[in-house]
Order: sequence, then C-alpha cells, then structure tokens
Amino acid sequence: MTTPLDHIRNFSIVAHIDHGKSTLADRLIQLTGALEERDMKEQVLDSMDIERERGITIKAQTVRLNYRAKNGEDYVLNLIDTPGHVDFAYEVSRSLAACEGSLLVVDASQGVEAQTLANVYQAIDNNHEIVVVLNKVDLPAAEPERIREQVEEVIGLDASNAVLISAKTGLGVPDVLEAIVHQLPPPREGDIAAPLKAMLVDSWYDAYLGVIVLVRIIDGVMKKGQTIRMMGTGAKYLVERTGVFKPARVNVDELGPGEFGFFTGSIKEVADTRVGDTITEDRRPTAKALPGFKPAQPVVFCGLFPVDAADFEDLRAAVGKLRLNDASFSFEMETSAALGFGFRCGFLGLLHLEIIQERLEREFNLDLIATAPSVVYRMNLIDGTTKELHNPADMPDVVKIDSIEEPWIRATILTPDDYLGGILKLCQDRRGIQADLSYVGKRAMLTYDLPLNEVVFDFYDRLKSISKGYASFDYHLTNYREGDLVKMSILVNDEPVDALSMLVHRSAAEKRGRAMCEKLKELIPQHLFKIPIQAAIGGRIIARETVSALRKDVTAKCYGGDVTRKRKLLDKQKEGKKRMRQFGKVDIPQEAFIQALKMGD
Ligand SMILES: Nc1nc2c(ncn2[C@@H]2O[C@H](COP(=O)(O)OP(=O)(O)OP(=O)(O)O)[C@@H](O)[C@H]2O)c(=O)[nH]1
Repeated sequence: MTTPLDHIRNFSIVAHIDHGKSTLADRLIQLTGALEERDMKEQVLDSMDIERERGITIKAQTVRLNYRAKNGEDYVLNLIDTPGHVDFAYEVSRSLAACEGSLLVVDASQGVEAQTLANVYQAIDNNHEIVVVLNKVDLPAAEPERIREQVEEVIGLDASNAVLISAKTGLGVPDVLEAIVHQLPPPREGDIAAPLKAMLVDSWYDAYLGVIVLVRIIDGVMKKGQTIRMMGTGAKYLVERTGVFKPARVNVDELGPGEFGFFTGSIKEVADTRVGDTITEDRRPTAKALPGFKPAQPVVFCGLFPVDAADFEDLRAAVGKLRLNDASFSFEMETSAALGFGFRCGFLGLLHLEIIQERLEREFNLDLIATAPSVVYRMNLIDGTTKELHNPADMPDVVKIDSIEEPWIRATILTPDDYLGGILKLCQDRRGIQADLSYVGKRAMLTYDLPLNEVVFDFYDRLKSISKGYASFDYHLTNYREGDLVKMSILVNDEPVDALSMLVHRSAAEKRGRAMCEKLKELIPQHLFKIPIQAAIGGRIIARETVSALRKDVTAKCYGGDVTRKRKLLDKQKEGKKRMRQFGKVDIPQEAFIQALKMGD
C-alpha cells in the first residue's frame, strides 16, 4: 500500500562540513526506531570505511523513517543524505532537486560558514521550505541567539522557529521531527492513476543485486514485473524488485507517488543509468520527461601509474571496479616515457582524487605514483579547431596554438578578520581577482575569481594553515578565460620527466620552476654521481639545482664482521627503494610527484 501524499515528507539536511549533519541523521534514525540500538553503528549513513575514517559523506543515500507525530498521525519521512564537500556539490544539487524541504543545520558555536551559504542557496534555488536547526547547544561556546540573528541577517531566512538541539546528547531532536511534519510541505504533485513517472536519483553497484537504482516516484506506481523505460537512453528493463532503505534494505510490493525507494532489474553497469533521467512504464509511457541534469564533468585529471610495472593489470581491474560505483570518475589508458603504462583519470576535484587514490592503495593493495593534477584546458588552434587538453604531455606544438583558455572559479571564503591579510595575499599570488568583501558579524566574507589551475594544488591546505583552520571555503566553476599559459618541463639528469610537466602561467613560471627544482633536490636521494635538475620552457632553462654526488657506501660504517647489522642496513635501503621509480640512471621516490607541486608561498 502506498502512503497518501499529505503524509509524506521528503527532506535533506544541508550544512557546512562538521556542523553535525551525520550525527543528526543518526539521531533521527534512532528516534524513529529505524534501527535497534545495538545495530546502531556510529554514523550509519557513511557506509564506506574511508568515509567513516575521514568523517565525510560521499555517496548520497536515502532512508525511510516511520514517524508517529504528536497529533497521532503516521508519517513517512524520507531523509535524503547529501555530501558536504565542495567536490561533490553536483551530488548535493541533484539530491535537492528530488525533495521539497531541507533542514539547515548550523553549529551554534561556529555560525554560518562558506558551505552553509553555498548549500542553503542551492536548497532555496530548488524552492525548498527550510527548517533552521541550531546544533551543538551543549557546547559552552554555543550562542544560539546570536547565530539565529546571523542566519536571518546573512541568509535572509526567518529563523524565529529555529529548533535548538544537541545532536550529540539528543536534546531537542524530537522537536526536529515535529518541525519536519509541520513546517515542511508534502510532495507538491502526484497522481497514482497517471502513467509511471519517476526520477532516477542515484545508482550504485551491489555485489549481490547488481545495479541498484534509487528513484523518486512522481506519478503512478512502480512494481515488480513492470517493463520500464529510461526516457533519456531509451533502454528497457524488467523490474525485479522494489524496496526502501530503513536504512537496511527492505523489499516492498510497490512504490507510489511522492515516495523514495529503489528497484533492481538486470542492469549491468552504473554507466547504463543516467542520473536525472525519467523512468516510465514502457506499455503506458508518461507524456513529458522531467527536465534532467547535466552529467557531472571531471574537472581535475592526473595520471595514476603502478610503482611496479607488473601491477598494471591489477590496476586496470581496480579502476574498472571503482568506476562501477562512481560514474563521475573516469579513466583511459595512458603511456608515459617516464612511468610506463598507467591511466589518465578524471575527478570532480582534489578530494575526490585523494579518495580514489587512497581506495586503490588500501582496498586493492596497489602502490601508485600519481602525477601532477591538471585542469582541463581548451586549446584554440590556428586551424580554427578547439581541443580539450587533459594531459600536459599531449600539448600540441606551440606554433599550432592560437590561444589557450583555462577554467575559472568563483570562490567564497569566510574568515576571522585577523587572517584577512594573509588570505588576500594568497588569493592575489594565485592570480585572483577580488569581486567582493563584506562582513558577517566579525568575520570577513571574501568573494574571489580564481583560475582553477591555481587552486587544485594546495590552495585549500594553504588557506587552512594561514587561518589556523578558521577560514571556510567553497567554490563553483564559472567560465573559461584566455590565459598566457606555457608548458614547463622538468629535466632530471638531462632527461625530461614527462610526468612532472605542467602548464603554468608565464608570470609564475620562473617562481614555480625554482620551487619545483628546490623541492626535487630535497626529495631525490644522492646517487654516486651528480644529478642536475632543471625546469625549462621550450628549450630555455628557467631554473636549476644539483643533487651532489654521494661518496660513502652506507655499509662502510659497519666494519668488522657484524653481518646482521650490515644486512639490516641493506634491507632498510631496499625498503626505501620500493617506492622509487628509476628514470634513466636516477631513482625518484614516489612522493616526489605530489610533493614537488606543493609550494610554500
Ligand atoms: N558537542 C557537540 N558535538 C557535536 C554535536 N553534533 C555533532 N557533533 C560533533 O561534531 C563533529 C562533526 O559531526 P558530523 O555529524 O560528523 O558532521 P557532518 O556535518 O555530518 O560532517 P560531514 O559528514 O563531514 O559533512 C563530530 O565530532 C560530532 O561528534 C553536538 O550537538 N554537540
């Protein structure tokens, strides 16, 4: 039996990272009895280990909560989880498009932050009703009244009904459930007699069931035995199972208007499902498809190579597996003169890159070398064509290039006033153009336009260190702009190392070249000969360092017959070698490829 529309509430939780979204979600699940206490692992929504360890949420999930309100009525509350990090802003936007309301969680000791703003504006853009939740009122530093005013002043939301809670102790959380029922609207439309119309919200691969597709039903019903059609791709599938997450998977007979749930059918790959696509019944299709979404585009690319060339096939299998569950991660084979066979991989951002790299190393036990992350450049060629460049090594001959365009972002940074000077300098050094500066209480809110290429390396780390962790940051891509960009090559022992080449702005080339050479000098161990390290643009050397030659044998110290000691030292040396790659005659440690890019400006 399906639930009447006016007894359904579909909502998400939007918040700045660490303001307590997952803790609140856990509490709501617990209070509505969706999980037995003993099954209640901390943060059940963040199912993957890495997510739990890092305390971030990657995959948007949804949970059905059954709630008997104080008025005695039974409601179905669907909580749609959204990730909080900027790299996954796209997933946030599509989850929001599938529901009618949001809980805006703000840490009452911290106040409004950059991602609070970015996420709540997206909810407002999706016509959401919003319940303001001020969390962490148990903390001595909490100032709920001040933060309530701040929310009204900065975001322009009415916060007079704000719910004051501690997700940690549980204080006030029952009021959140009442607020969901009384302040958020039921689904706006939904005709059970109409042809099936459902939105494809998400999909992922499950080892037992194959591809699981999360849907939001708009009209009609979805049930086992139906042949459904994906209107965007035209593909047809037989529905084998329908169900909901509580958060454990539970089969149901059918899904009706306004409801969230999943279905399975013999869908082979996640790539066969397009998020935002409209699903209808093949026999009786709906007349009009939903507007749909643009697919998430990778914005950062890097090469991933096995340290040991013999691991290439394992790497191929591993990236294939990861891709099954993450359509926003892309890869294609790449060969590098320096690193051999590997893959050029595309990511939504740097965090996404780090997560994938970590999963490959940890879950698949691979030792990897990641090359310099690069953004996607547009090359306008003299012959009138335009080429997208994902890899600096593929840069066309300069004489063929008319102009190069690079992606720009608009960044919002909130920071205590004390650190403003340092942050302005950082943005200026990264070719930023200031668009606005205003104040949110005692904090400065900075808006900057920046080239993405200057942000992908270590902008976020630098921002955090300059502001001692107090500044918050969010960005979105805006447009492509022409830039005076050149390809800088790095030569080690006179051999170009293609994996270290990068595009840089001409004005920054020398500084960056020098910094790279200095860093590499520290990272490359001494050999028995002198190793020159050079940075070059075309044939012109712009920076140079030398690793001096090593004279002594490490074992020379162990005179006499202490064989074990000698063996230990040699083993240690071997251990150190494991994560090195040989280039010509030179061993370069794995970490050099990422470390060399971190500039201490
Ligand atoms: N004192 C106190 N701490 C809280 C409260 N709610 C959450 N926390 C803590 O704040 C930290 C962040 O909470 P999370 O629920 O992981 O935050 P989140 O917003 O889900 O973070 P992401 O999933 O990374 O976006 C955790 O260490 C929580 O234990 C609260 O009411 N009081």
